[in-house]
Amino acid sequence: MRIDVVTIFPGYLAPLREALLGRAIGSGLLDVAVHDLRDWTHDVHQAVDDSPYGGGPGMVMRPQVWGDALDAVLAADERPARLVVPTPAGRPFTQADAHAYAAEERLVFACGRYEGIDQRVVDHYADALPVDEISIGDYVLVGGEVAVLVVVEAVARLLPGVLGNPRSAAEDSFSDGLLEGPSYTRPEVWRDRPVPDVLRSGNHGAIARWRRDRALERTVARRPDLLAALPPDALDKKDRAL
Ligand SMILES: Oc1ccccc1-c1ccno1
Repeated sequence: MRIDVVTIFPGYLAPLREALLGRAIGSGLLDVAVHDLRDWTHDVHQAVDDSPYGGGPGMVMRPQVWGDALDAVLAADERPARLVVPTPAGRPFTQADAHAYAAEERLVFACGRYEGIDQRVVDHYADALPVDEISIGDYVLVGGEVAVLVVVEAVARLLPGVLGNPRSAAEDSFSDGLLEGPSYTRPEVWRDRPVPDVLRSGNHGAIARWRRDRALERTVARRPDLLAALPPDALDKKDRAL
């Protein structure tokens, strides 16, 4: 997979080259290119934004600069790409999206700042390739770079060979529609708090049931919306008895 990121702060994307993602890049599982949007400005001030039509606070990122940048970046590789634009007004990014993006040959991320990117940029490219405006949560950031770090990590960890143990991704939170339950490791007792006995019993059936029950309890308590979204046959009789 190739990932391109266009931003006015390339340094914000440096963490992509650390740890797990850095190893994925080093081993050729992932190819990441970060581009400075200002490379496509032509004025002495390297202006990337301007005042909003209709008035209002803040500045809007100029379509000409983004058009020149995205034309150049998209033309740099013949693989079909999906353009992803993080924005607080976007559709919520989910684990299902991460799996879908992990199947793409190429992702191009446009990092907006200020009041966002002139809408005509998204409208223009949507005529030529898939374009997603996505949000990573109901809060407002200063720019899209942090959202790109989140999305790239969620996607890259699903690529074959990136995670040491492929079972980790298969047993993620959300993989069965529920939140993951609690986890424990040594010591057996820590500050007078013991590990639940069942986890040390060696009874794999009881352990699986206990873990499922804890995942259901946590999902009911923290994310009832996930339960409501489950398909009718997702919960068995024991689940419903909880
Ligand atoms: O708040 C933002 C500002 C710019 C680009 C993206 C965001 C955002 C907020 C939540 N998800 O994305």
